[in-house]
Amino acid sequence: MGEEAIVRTMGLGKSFGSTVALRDVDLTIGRGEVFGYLGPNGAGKTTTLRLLLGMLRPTTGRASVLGLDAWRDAVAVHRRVGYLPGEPALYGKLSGRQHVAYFGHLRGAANDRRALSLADRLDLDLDRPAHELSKGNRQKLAVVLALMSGPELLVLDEPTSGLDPIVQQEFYALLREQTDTGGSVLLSSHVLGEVQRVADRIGVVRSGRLIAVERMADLREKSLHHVGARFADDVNAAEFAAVPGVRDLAVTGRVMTCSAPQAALDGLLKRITRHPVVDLDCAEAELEETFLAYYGTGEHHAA
Ligand SMILES: Nc1ncnc2c1ncn2[C@@H]1O[C@H](COP(=O)(O)OP(=O)(O)OP(=O)(O)O)[C@@H](O)[C@H]1O
Repeated sequence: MGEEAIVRTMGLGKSFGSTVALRDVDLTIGRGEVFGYLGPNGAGKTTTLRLLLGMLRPTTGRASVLGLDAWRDAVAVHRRVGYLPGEPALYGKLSGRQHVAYFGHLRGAANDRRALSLADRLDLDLDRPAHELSKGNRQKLAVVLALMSGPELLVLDEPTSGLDPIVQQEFYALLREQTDTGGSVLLSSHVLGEVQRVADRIGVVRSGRLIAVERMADLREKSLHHVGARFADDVNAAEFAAVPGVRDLAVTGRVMTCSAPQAALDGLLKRITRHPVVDLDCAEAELEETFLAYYGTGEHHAA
C-alpha cells in the first residue's frame, strides 16, 4: 500500500431510521491499491460506497476521499472518482456514444478517445441504444462511463456481474492499468472469487461492521489444505487435534481426515509420520473455501 491515503473513514456510520446499515467503520485505502470490500447481501457495502461518494450523509464519523470531505466536497470528489453502481442508471433511448457525450459533459472532462478505446477492448458496440443492450453489454457501457475520464479512484459495486469470463479478464487488465498509473480501486463483492485475482487487501463487512481487514498474501498463507491419511493401525484423534490450526478433524479407526492451513502442515505431517502410513493425500482448497472457513459464519471474527 502506498503511503498516501486515498480513502480514509473514521468512525463512519449510517442509520436509516431504526436500521443501522453501517457502524463505526475505520478504513484506509492507499494510492495504487486495489481494495476488495466483501460481505453478504445487506451487509452495508453499497451504503459505504454511497457515503464515500457523498450520496449519503454520515450519521456518525466522517469519510475523506482524495483528501476531500466526501459529503461537503462531493462535487469535487465526483470529478476525480469513477463510480460503477450496482444497478447502473442508463437512458434507454440514448446510444452508448450519447451516454459518453452526456456523462463527459457532466464531469466537465470529455474523453471520447479513451471511451472508444475502452469500448473496443470490451467489445461493446457504442451505436446501439441502451434499451437494446443485454445485461452484460449494459454493464460494459457502465464500465466505460466509470473509467473513461481516467479517475484517480475507481469505486465499483459488484462490477463483474453479467460479464462473461473473457470480458472479465479484460476488465481485470484495465484495473491493473489503473493501479500501474497510480490510481486506486475499491471493489465491492459478495464473493472472494470476484476480487481475489486483483485485490491487494480485502475488508470483510458483516451486519454493518468491518470485521476484518487482511492482505491477500496473508490470506493465501492461511490457505487450507485437505489432508487425509490411512494408517496401518488405529490412531487417536487427540494427537492430531493438538496441532494448532487443524480443523474439521475426523478419525475413524485407521483413517484420519482434516483441513489445515499451510502453516500447520509441518506439525501435522510430523504427527502423521509417528505411525506407519499406508496412504497419504494433501490438496490445497480453493481460496474461497479458506475465506469462508475464517469469515463465513458467525458475527464476529478477529482478523
Ligand atoms: N435507503 C435506505 N433506506 C432504508 N434502509 C436502507 C437503505 N439503504 C440500505 N438500507 C439497509 O441498510 C442495510 C445495508 O444495505 P446495503 O445496500 O448497504 O448492503 P449491501 O452490502 O450493499 O448489500 P447488497 O449486496 O444486497 O446491495 C440493509 O439492511 C438495507 O436494507
